[in-house]
Amino acid sequence: MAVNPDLARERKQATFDVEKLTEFIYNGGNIVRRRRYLQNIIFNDKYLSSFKPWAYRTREEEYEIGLAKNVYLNKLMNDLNITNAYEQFFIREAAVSQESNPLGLHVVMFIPTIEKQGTKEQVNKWIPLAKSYKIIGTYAQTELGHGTFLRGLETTATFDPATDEFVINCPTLTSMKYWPGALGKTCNAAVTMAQLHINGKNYGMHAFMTPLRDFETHQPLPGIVIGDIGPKFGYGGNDNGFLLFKNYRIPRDHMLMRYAKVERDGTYTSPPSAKLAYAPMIHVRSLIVGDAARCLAQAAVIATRYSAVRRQSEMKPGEGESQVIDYQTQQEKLFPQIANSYALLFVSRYMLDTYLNITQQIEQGKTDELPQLHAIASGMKAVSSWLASEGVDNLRMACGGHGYSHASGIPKIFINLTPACTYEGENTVMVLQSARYLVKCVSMLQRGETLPGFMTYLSKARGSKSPLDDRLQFSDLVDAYEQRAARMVKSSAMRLQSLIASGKSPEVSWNMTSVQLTKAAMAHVEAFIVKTFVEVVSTIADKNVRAAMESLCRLYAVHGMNKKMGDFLKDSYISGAQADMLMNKMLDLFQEIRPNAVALVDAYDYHDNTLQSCIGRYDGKVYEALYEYSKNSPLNEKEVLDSYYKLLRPVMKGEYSIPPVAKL
Ligand SMILES: Cc1cc2nc3c(=O)[nH]c(=O)nc-3n(C[C@H](O)[C@H](O)[C@H](O)COP(=O)(O)OP(=O)(O)OC[C@H]3O[C@@H](n4cnc5c(N)ncnc54)[C@H](O)[C@@H]3O)c2cc1C
Repeated sequence: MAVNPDLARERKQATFDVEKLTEFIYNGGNIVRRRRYLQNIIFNDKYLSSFKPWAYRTREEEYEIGLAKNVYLNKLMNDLNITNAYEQFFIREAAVSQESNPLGLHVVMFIPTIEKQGTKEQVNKWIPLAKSYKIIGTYAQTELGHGTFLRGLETTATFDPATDEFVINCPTLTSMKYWPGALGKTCNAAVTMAQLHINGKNYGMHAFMTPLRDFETHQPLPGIVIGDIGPKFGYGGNDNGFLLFKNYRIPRDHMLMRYAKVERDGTYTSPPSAKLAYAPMIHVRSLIVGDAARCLAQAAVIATRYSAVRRQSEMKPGEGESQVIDYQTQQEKLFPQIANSYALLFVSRYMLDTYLNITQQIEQGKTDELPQLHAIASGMKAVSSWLASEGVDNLRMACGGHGYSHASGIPKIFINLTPACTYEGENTVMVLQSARYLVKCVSMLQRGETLPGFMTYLSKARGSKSPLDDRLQFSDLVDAYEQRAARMVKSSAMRLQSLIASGKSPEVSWNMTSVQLTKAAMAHVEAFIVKTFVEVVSTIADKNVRAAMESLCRLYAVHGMNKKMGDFLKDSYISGAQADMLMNKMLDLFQEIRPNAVALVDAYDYHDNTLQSCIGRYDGKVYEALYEYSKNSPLNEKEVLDSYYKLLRPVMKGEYSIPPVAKL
């Protein structure tokens, strides 16, 4: 393949073997080869490549094509007997990159919720139907009036002992379910969250399996009002929906009763531990972190390759135009984002592994580890989606004008990624959830109790000055982050405690500390990321790959410190002189990383068909691709459009009159 000479030179100057890093990213050469094999099947598939490009689809087409592709993929994976979750992910990554999937929530939320919260009988009854797509479900929790505040949700499920049924009802406009994915037109069922009422007593939120549409005709069932909520910022392929229950009846055995139970006579048994609800959340949140990493990585590939190809202005007059990647300010836009993408990737992998390890313990009723992990998962979900959203948009702007075009592929990544700041727990609320646990840990410390796992950093004895010097030792970087987090966590807990001591209620005191608490919780998460990044990099066997990743890991830590230097300076643990050193070292790291920039993003091994970017192509033929993209704009199908005759020409001729509305 003929490659743009700048990109070819970039690849030659890398100090490590890209393939070895790719193998590390994907957990081994066998998986890399299998991923390529599977993705090639997709790239060569005639049906999947027959659709018009995403940017030219109407909302209705986006939905229908999303459905067509995903129905096809399900059959293909079935035919090829691809059951492994990673392999299924590789297929989707290739086939529907950054396109929303109307059948996604069915797999990610509906099936797992029934599997985890249903009794054996319920699982045996519904899961085979769900897996064969006879039942297609969603997860209906959020309402028009409430999302975050679960106790504020108004949909009720009232037990009727006379008929042994629950009556599901939305008593107000605001209690209408609103936002659930695939609810609008795709689903015929939902796991619905509703307030359980028995004999006039409210037992709180519980999950109910609610059929919504006739399994044959797909018509809404009596008592169900349902539809699509309309166009959104993105997610056109997903029919997020609204749903009203009007005295809708389901049999008692449709409540998911693995933990909480309602007997025939209305006797209620509460679940053994509220902590059990954490496990599925941890799983979904670690997937969100992985998704944030993937989106940021894809945008970084595009912007870095483009910055190596793009030449603009002369750094030294007469020496020809420079690659924009050589401007230090451009490096500041690109390299920290490459570092962030790797940091998030490694943390998501760690979280998923930890979740899988503790799943067995949970099954045996051991839930000690859950609060700590839940706190980190909530905070990580927020920090990762914020970091990646901000990063992707910065990378878009780093591509100048072309970044704004859908031809770059970056806007599509952004609109697909950024809802992750809101769904599955609004980010600020998530960070505050994490803070609640941290405050508890401070109280434990005050009572002289031992803190679990990673939390021990809160009680670690340190000198008054950081030993960090220009060698940027990893242990010193981790220590600086931990000290900053410990100080911020403790000082926000102190403020909270002193407000309570002054006579304010805990709730008011909490609100009066919440800005500080969010910053403390984010500092906690950032310390966790640095620590995990360092640990993962130390496991890389190949010394050249490890050296390149060590530079990136240092940049992650140093850039983060420079960005929030005030936090680190506040207690003088880091001195002014160390702060100056860190700025200089960050600029040195840019130079160290510069020869490897393209190789570091190439290692992600994203195929051009996945990136769908004219400017992030592997061969660097950016301008040819942009011209081709523009020629194919539907507006160019005719040389002179009808609108010219209807609107422009009359103006030009001084004959303009307002055209009839219906004809516009
Ligand atoms: C693309 C997309 C897909 C979705 N899919 C689903 C789905 O499949 N199923 C489903 O049930 N829902 C779904 N949702 C809804 C989503 O889960 C909620 O929007 C989300 O939980 C946030 O809740 P909210 O909209 O009520 O925001 P609000 O809670 O109303 O947030 C508004 C503001 O108030 C602040 N705020 C709220 N409470 C507090 C507090 N206690 N302390 C401090 N600040 C606070 C928030 O930080 C935010 O700034 C989806 C949403 C989107 C955008």
